[in-house]
Amino acid sequence: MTGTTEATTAAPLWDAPFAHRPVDATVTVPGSKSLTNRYLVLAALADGPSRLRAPLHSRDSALMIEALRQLGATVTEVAGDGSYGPDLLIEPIDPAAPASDCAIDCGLAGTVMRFVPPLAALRNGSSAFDGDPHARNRPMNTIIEALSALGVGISGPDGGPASSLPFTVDGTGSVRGGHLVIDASASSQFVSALLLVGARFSEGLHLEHIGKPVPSLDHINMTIAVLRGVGVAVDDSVPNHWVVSPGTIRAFDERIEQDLSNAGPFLAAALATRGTVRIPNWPADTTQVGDLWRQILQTMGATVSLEGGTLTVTGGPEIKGAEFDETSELAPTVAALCALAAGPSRLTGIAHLRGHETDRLAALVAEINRLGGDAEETSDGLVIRPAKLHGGVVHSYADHRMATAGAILGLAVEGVRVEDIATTSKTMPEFPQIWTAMLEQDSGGRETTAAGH
Ligand SMILES: O=C(O)C1=C[C@@H](OP(=O)(O)O)[C@@H](O)[C@H](O)C1
Ligand SMILES: C=C(OP(=O)(O)O)C(=O)O
Repeated sequence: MTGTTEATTAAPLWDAPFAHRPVDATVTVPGSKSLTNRYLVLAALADGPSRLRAPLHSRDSALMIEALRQLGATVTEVAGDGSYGPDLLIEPIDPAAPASDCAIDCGLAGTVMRFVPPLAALRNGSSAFDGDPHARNRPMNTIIEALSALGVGISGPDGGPASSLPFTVDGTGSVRGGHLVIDASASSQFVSALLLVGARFSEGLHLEHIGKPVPSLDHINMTIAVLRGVGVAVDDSVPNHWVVSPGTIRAFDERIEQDLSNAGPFLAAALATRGTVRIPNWPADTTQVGDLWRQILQTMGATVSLEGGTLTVTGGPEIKGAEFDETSELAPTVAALCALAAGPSRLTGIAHLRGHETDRLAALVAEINRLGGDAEETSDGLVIRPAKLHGGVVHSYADHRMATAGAILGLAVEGVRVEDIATTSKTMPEFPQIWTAMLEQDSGGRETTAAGH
């Protein structure tokens, strides 16, 4: 991947609020992207209508909804009790519908570009996939090769072989399935994508991974838990093998947990300002990787408690440098805190972040160092040493987590301006409002939601 750290400032600059006093706030965030988009895919394949309560409403979920509509599902918004928008009713794709062709915009959503092509293979007709300019750089070869190996027609724009977006899937209405060997070392989403549809393959799926370790294993465990919850039998007893039995995907009525990864920047604000942030409705039992915040933030010097369903994080006198392996999608937020830490930090096991919304390792190094920081890329992560930071522009590279990392730095460093804060709409369109409202809360303040109150 080249050119990913080329910073352009065509987009507007957002003055990141500087915290003049410790934050003391209660915040709730919108629904989980990973859970919303998994349940949307499963609803499109289920044996009847399903309901998602308090789902995420963001660019990535909107792209998923539109993709499913293109493939023949019906998705309707109905009033719910979530703070961040309506519930969703989903009528599944009719497998007997006549063949038709469609075009699917993946935007920059990994869940759409990886999860939807196998679904398109199960329907009758051609589905043309493309996305944002950078989406064409994200690793897609494993899904393309997997579908080819399963006998599904898949081709590039000139009709020849494809290795990345754009490509066209020619579905015939059924996939036989069986034993399939892939290399999922570039993204766990390759595994999740195939497991999500495996029950609908006539012989089910025995997926085997070979190669370097699969990253973001928490996300695969989430996929398996979600599948089991809708009646799909998954055997994951042998490492790097997943066996999905053929069968029905049961229609469901599910409430989506808030996005614990997206809770990260708000919790980080407690450390960056030596204040306190409370998040109510923190799930007691969750498959979200964001539950790791409890350990990560404690290791970095915060006091963390989970009582009565409310997570409370209070920053210590200083942020401690630390070493973390495999922080997955939490890494940009962790890196921002490391840049504010009193000691050195090392993040390992995140080489695959080079294939995320941008090359995140290069982008984090460039932006931390642009503010006077001392960050360095390693073969599989980052080393970040203490340095006195100064104000400046943080470029966001169309990456929601680079933009929120800039906001965290801006709490502690005066004069930080974040390019294109609106890019947070990928998973949290309300980010600037919730962030500002968090900082305006007084001690014991009311909960901050989309409405800012
Ligand atoms: O399945 C999912 O919902 C996700 C899996 C992970 O992808 P990678 O395995 O590519 O890191 C994660 O980083 C991404 O934000 C969401
Ligand atoms: C890697 C991420 O997203 P995606 O689902 O597009 O891969 C992310 O949200 O950090």
